[in-house]
This record gives sequence, structure tokens and C-alpha cells, in this order.
Amino acid sequence: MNVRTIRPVKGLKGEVTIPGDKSISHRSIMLGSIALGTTEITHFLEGADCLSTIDCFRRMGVEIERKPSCILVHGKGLRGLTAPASTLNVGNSGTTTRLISGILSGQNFATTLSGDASLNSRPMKRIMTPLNSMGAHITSLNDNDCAPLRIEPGELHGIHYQSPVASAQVKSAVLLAGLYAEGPTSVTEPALSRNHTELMLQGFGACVATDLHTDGTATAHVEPCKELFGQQICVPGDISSAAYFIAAALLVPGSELLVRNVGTNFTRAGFLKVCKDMGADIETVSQTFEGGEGRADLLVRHSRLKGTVIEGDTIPTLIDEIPMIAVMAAFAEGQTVIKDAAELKVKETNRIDTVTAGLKTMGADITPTDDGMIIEGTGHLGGASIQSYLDHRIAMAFSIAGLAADGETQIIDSQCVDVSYPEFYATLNLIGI
Ligand SMILES: O=C(O)C1=C[C@@H](OP(=O)(O)O)[C@@H](O)[C@H](O)C1
Ligand SMILES: C=C(OP(=O)(O)O)C(=O)O
Repeated sequence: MNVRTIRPVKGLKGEVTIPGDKSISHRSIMLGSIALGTTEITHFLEGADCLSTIDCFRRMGVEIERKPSCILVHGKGLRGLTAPASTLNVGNSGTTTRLISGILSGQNFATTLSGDASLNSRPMKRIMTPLNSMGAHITSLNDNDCAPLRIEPGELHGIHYQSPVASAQVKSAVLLAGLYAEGPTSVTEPALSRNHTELMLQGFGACVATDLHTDGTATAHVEPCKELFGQQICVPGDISSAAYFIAAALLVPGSELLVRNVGTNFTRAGFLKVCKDMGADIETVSQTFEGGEGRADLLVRHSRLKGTVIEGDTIPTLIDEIPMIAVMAAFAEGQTVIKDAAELKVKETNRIDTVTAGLKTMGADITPTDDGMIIEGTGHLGGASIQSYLDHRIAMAFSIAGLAADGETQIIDSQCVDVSYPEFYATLNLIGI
């Protein structure tokens, strides 16, 4: 057990540079591995989840070099992966598990995927249903629709899949299998989820398109592909990681913090919109675009926040930031309602429960609901001993809560931040904590 003590601070000053985006880092290894030629990735996120993705592809014969300045993936081509000697370990990573299942469905060898206790309790039927209807042979070894998953070779054909959830992991699994299928594949989702797979597939030479419908639903299409071609990828900073430092500056009186290299892809940027709705003072200092992905430097100043309502199509654009938003809401004035977010229940933990438990322990007025939570902002929280439940987002959100709380906060099992942000505590120290 690793316990981190957080004490209240006065004003955060200086600048932080945000590490690479987790979603884009995973995809760069996956597409690089099944492309022809070498993919050079800079600003790759060396978090435990992305290292699990590297390990899986290395074990299927892909040479992946970790250099000080970049990652080099020597791709094997769409059909060049080889059978791993044993079970692929996907660790704590839902993204690795679901996306790789799409790729493995199209291989001519069998694989088994398994992860840690949290991962092996997360729902996999959401990918098994569409992939098996494409002709894949995926079974849950414990017959509980969770990993360990066994993926046997199958002949894939394109489908149109109406996804019941707005999930980029489901959409991406189907699109990646679609590369190996006979005939076109498409996925309609109830609201647009992050589109990194579509953007990166286009960059690697696949034929991909997205239709945004007037009712808010979205359809992504992919054509079967002969080969993908290795690319140079500069990964933008992860807005999900940036959220902690943006929130810290907003919550700690006297702060003025420059947060550099924040990914601003519109399918991910809901956190920034919600901050503005809550009255945050965030200035865009510069903005650039590369490979369809935007990135910005943001100057964030301490602000008096007010409550807001977060619902509907906005939810997929900030799903991983909800623990942090809930903490901000507790420090805000007035009520915050978060709804349409039942997906929170199937993350590394049930984040409706774990956010509620943490905030209650710190004295907040929070009511969990079936698809979100209602928080009556009181303007302050009290320091407390907080369980991370080994969920990196809970550990980081409550560490930031501790900076602005009255008294000392302990984060139990804080080492789980390594999943998405290994330098999190070192970066906090850099800005004066
Ligand atoms: O595709 C991705 O990279 C991700 C999609 C989201 O999950 P869902 O697709 O399950 O919503 C998100 O919560 C996860 O952290 C990363
Ligand atoms: C839900 C998350 O990741 P994953 O689904 O990849 O485990 C997350 O990073 O918050």
C-alpha cells in the first residue's frame, strides 16, 4: 500500500507540460504494428496501460524500440502478426482489451486476453456481440461476458452495427475488425465518441468516413484494407491528464498556471466547456493542429466556480473527467447535476460509487443517482483519508481536492496513477506542492 499525503497549498504558479494522450498512444502502437514500414511516435505516454499495449504487440512478433526521444514501431503489415506463446496480459487497460480484440478477430491464429481483477470484471459483451456477428469467434472463458477472452480465427464480413452505447472502444473494435472484413463496415452510436481511431486510420491510408446526423447520432464507416502504411505521429497532451492541473489552478486561491500541450480534439474537449460554464478563467494562449488533432496552451487562473448541468451528448466528451468535475462541483456555489453517465459504472471502478464515497468522506453533499450524481456545492471540503480503490482517476481527482481542502488528505494506493500519468506527483511538486 502506498499512501500519499496532500496538504493544502496557497497559490500554484508556473507551468506544466501535459504528457501524451493515452487514447492516441494506444492507437499509435496498434496501427503502427499492423502497418507496413516504421511508425515513429513522439510524446508517447509511457503509462502502464500503454506499456501493456506495447507488450501485447511485442509478443506477437512486432519489434518496438523505446528510444529516449521516440518510440519506433517496426510494423508487420495487416497480416504479419504471429501467434503469441501465451496469454496476452492487458493489465488494467479497457482500451487495450477492446481495441486489440478487433484486430485479433481478423488473425489466422488464436489468442487469449486477460488482465487484472478490475479489468477482468469489466463488460466485454459490448465488443463480443458486434465482433461475433462479423464472424469472429470470441468467448468469455469464465462464461461471464468478461475477460479472460479467447479469440479463435474467423472469416470476417462487414456489418452495420447500431451500438447501444456511445463508446469509442466499441466503435474502434468494430472499425479495426472492419479492416480485415469482406465488404464495408459501419457503426452508428447514440452520440459521437472520441474519434482518434478514425483520424489515425485515415492518416495510415485506410478509407474511413464519419457522418454526423442531425439527431446527434453519428456513423463511422470503414472499407476493407489491403495494407496500412507507417506514419510519424506526434501525440498531443492528454486533456484527461490536463484536467487535474486545470482544476488545481481553478480551485487553489492565488493560482495562475500555464498548462501546455492540451489536446483539444472536439470529441474530447467537454471538460473545457464545462469549466467555462462553471465560470472558469481559462485563456487560450496558443493553438495548433496536426494530424487532425488540436493542441493548446492554456493560462488558468483561480476562479469562483458555480454549479452546472452536464448531460446528453456532452457526456462522452468528458467521461473520464467526471471524478475531477465532481470535486470541482463540491467546491462550487450551487447545484451540479450530472446525468446520462451510467457508463461511469463500468470503468476501472464504479465511479458513481467511488466518487460518492470519496466526496462524502470529505464532507460534501452528494447524492448518487442511477446515471450520475447531484452535488450541492458548499465551497469547501475537509481533508480526509481517501481510498483510490486502485482507480487512477479517483486517486488524481482526490489529490487535487486535497490541495484546496481544509486539513490534510491521504490518498491510499496512490501508485495507481501510473496507469495514465506516472509523473503526476512529480509534476505537482514542480509547481510548489
Ligand atoms: O477509446 C478510448 O481510448 C477510450 C474510450 C473511453 O471508454 P469507452 O469507449 O468505454 O467510453 C474512455 O473512458 C477510455 O478512458 C479511453
Ligand atoms: C476508463 C479508462 O480507461 P480504460 O477504459 O482504457 O481502462 C480511463 O482511463 O479512465
